[in-house]
Parts: sequence; structure tokens; C-alpha cells
Amino acid sequence: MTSVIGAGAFGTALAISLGRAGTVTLWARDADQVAAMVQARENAARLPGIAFPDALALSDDATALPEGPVLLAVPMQKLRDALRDLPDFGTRPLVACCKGIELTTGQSPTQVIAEMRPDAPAAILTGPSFAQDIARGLPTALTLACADETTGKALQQSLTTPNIRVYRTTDVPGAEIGGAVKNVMAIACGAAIGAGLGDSARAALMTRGYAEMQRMALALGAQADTLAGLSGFGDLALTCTSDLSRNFRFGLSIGRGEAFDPSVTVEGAATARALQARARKMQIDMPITDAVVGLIDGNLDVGRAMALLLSRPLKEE
Ligand SMILES: NC(=O)C1=CN([C@@H]2O[C@H](COP(=O)(O)OP(=O)(O)OC[C@H]3O[C@@H](n4cnc5c(N)ncnc54)[C@H](OP(=O)(O)O)[C@@H]3O)[C@@H](O)[C@H]2O)C=CC1
Ligand SMILES: O=C(CO)COP(=O)(O)O
Repeated sequence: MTSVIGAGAFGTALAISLGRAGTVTLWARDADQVAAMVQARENAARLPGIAFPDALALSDDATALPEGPVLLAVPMQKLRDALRDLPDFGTRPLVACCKGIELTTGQSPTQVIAEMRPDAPAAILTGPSFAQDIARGLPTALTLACADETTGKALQQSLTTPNIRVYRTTDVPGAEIGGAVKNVMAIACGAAIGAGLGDSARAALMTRGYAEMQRMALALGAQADTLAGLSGFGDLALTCTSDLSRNFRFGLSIGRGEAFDPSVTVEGAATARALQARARKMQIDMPITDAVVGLIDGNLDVGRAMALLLSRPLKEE
């Protein structure tokens, strides 16, 4: 039986979808939140109005989770803390359900898992999907990346539901870099739209952002096909074009000069800094990522950032 760690938007949505297909346990660290969900049979804070299926069990006791894969649906920058506090799940597969790069170490989700839990097979579930869509039963397609093909096949079977079609790959770096970079590009696109620079500017940022994603991923040994798939191009397309994306909305607020609620999870902010540091170390050119860091740090405004991008030396596409 699958367990989901973290009753945020994504963890709850995955548990709802899995619970419609079979049994699942959703764990949260806050006993009061678990009690409220047991009572209401919904997650009123994150996904109000979407009833839990009967087969969704709730728990605040991570030592008592049933056998089976464990999905880790916590933000990237919290993954290490969560694993430090959680019990040892032995050799049960641990599936990262987060997108980004750890700022303090430059590690990817599965690298953090491998370091914290060397005995557990590590995988990542990623791709274009909003929690609201998954929870409402709307059709979605995700990528499950696992270096071990046998474990990946088993996870693909157990995580497929009536509304989630799971594709499989062994290209873990490709899937991870796609999910990390697309959030940075969504901030850039939101900033451009918020500042009134138009849809042509957004298309340029998405396309050249995809080039940055490719440069980094290929340098890390990823396959180009993975970037053209759900975890790369697919998620870039969704996140850069929808107001449902928190990264895009964060960018919009920058472009409009408005405040943004700091309690909202915006993975692209820390990841932009982590990516910039990695790109500099590897001597990879990532000018849009640099611009996003400048915008977040307040060292650039959108007009200046775009002027810098437009005035770079001309080159072949
Ligand atoms: N929301 C979406 O549509 C999608 C999100 N994702 C990815 O899912 C990941 C999580 O995002 P999302 O669910 O939206 O975020 P939320 O902000 O909605 O929820 C984060 C959850 O993580 C929990 N958490 C934080 N720190 C810890 C910790 N140290 N130990 C245990 N639990 C912890 C929080 O618990 P508490 O409330 O107690 O702090 C909360 O339940 C992100 O990487 C995001 O990119 C992927 C696809 C879609
Ligand atoms: O990852 C997501 C869509 O695939 C969710 O995007 P946000 O984190 O920007 O809301």
C-alpha cells in the first residue's frame, strides 16, 4: 500500500487520486491538522471542497505506515529536514514528489534521498500537473524516474490511477533538471507578463529557457528525449502559461511591483540561486536564470533584465 508524506496541496491531491484507485495513507506531522481532516474528510486548508475517498486513511504516526512505497510530498528545501525527522523505512522505495535543487548543497531530490537513506531505492514523480486538477479527477500525465528499471516498473503500476497516467524513465537527472528549471522560467515569464511585455516575450523566454534547461541537463548526462517529454517541455508549457502556477504568480507580482505572500511555496526562487551557482561552477551559460536571481534579489527590474537579455552578443540558435 502506498503512503504519502506531507498533506500539502500536492500530497493531498496524490492521496485523493490514489485513494480512488485503491488504499492509501496520507501522513502529516501536525496532529491537529490530521484530526481536522479525519473529521471533515477533506483538506480544508489546501484543497477545500474535495472530499476524500473512503479508502484514504490519515495518520500522524509515521512509524505505523503500512508496507509499500513512500511518496515524499514536501518542498525541495524541506526534504532533508523531513527525512531527518521521519523513521527509517528500510528498503521501501522513496519517491520524491518535489521539484528543485537544494540551495545549501546543490543536490537534486533523489540525491538528497540517497544521502539520507542509502538503503532505499530513490525515485522521482514529476511532470505537468496542478494539485487542483489531480484532486478533481481531471486527466494528467506524469513521469516516474528511477535508475533501477524493475523498481521503476513497479512504481509505475502502483502510482497509475484512473486520472493519472504514469510514464517511466531511468533518466533521473533529465527528469529532475526539467522540473527544477521550469519553475525558474515560470518566474521569468510571470515577470514579463506582469510588466506588460507581452506574449511574444513570454514565448521567447520559454524557448530560450528550454535551451538553458537542455544545456544544464545534457552536461549532467541526461537524455535530450527526457527534456522533450512531460518532465521538461510539458511542465515548462504548463507552468509558464497558467495563473494556477505559484511560480508564475510570484513572477507576475514582481512584474507588477506587488507584494507576494511569503508563506506560499515557490520552488523556483531558491532553485534559481542553486542553479546559478551550479551553472557558474560548470561554466554553463544560463542568462535567464541569472536575470531571475537579479529580479528576486531586487538587483534588477524587469525592464533592465529584458534589456540585458536583448543586448547579449548575437549568435546562432
Ligand atoms: N501544488 C501543486 O500543484 C504541485 C506541487 N508539486 C510539488 O510538490 C512539492 C510540494 O508542494 P505543495 O504540496 O504544493 O506545497 P504545500 O506548501 O502545499 O505543502 C507543503 C507540505 O510540506 C509539509 N512539510 C514542510 N516541511 C516539512 C517537514 N520538515 N516535515 C514534514 N512535512 C513538511 C508541510 O507541512 P506543514 O503544513 O506542517 O508545514 C505541507 O504539508 C513542491 O516541490 C512542488 O513543486 C508538484 C506538482 C504540482
Ligand atoms: O509543478 C507544478 C505544475 O506541474 C506546480 O506549479 P507551481 O509550484 O508553480 O504552482
